[in-house]
Amino acid sequence: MTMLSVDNLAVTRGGLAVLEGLSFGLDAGHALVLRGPNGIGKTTLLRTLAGLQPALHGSISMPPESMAYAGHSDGLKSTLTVTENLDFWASVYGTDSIEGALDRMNLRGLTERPAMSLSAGQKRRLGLARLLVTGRPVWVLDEPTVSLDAASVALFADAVRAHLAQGGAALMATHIDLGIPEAAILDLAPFKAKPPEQGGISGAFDEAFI
Ligand SMILES: Nc1ncnc2c1ncn2[C@@H]1O[C@H](COP(=O)(O)OP(=O)(O)OP(=O)(O)O)[C@@H](O)[C@H]1O
Repeated sequence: MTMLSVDNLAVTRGGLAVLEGLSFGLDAGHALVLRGPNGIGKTTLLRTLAGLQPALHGSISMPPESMAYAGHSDGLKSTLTVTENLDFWASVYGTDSIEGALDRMNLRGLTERPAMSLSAGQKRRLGLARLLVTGRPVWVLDEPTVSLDAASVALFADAVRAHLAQGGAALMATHIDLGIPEAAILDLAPFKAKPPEQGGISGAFDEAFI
């Protein structure tokens, strides 16, 4: 079953096209890793897919309320404890248990700690645990392993694999090897938008008088 379908998509940042002509699908049980150098437009694409900014053109289709997005900001409530943060998200998404997420992201020893007192990697683990309590099938993740040590990257990879085995899907931008060899790779370099033509503005200006 196709969970996410992108057709001839163009995305923009700061009013300029960044990527264009992008088409791909993501099926249940599959992971896709976005690759490309700094500034190519990975974050812009993921934000567009998450509905945080409009596409320039093209289409994005997925079942309603199927996506859980984790961007660069952790989205944590800093004064709430680890348990309270996850309980909050479980209530927002209408899921019933945070126990599996606490175990899977190795947060058992931290449950009563306010989020603001966690280390960067611990915060990241809590942010990823949030994905698990959303119950949403399509994970859209922007550099999910930033701040994670090798053991936590492995925990994350296990969580993604378990998610895929349950019929979920994951789209992830990353610069590192996640240790998920079954994930397909999408290199964004061929989709880099062409810079505007020299004189394009005056051309458009001329056209206005034709
Ligand atoms: N707020 C902004 N306003 C205008 N342009 C921006 C803004 N943020 C990013 N850009 C530009 O948009 C382009 C795409 O940036 P984006 O963050 O999507 O790239 P990325 O592939 O995620 O990069 P990285 O690997 O460094 O995270 C870059 O050229 C960047 O300079």
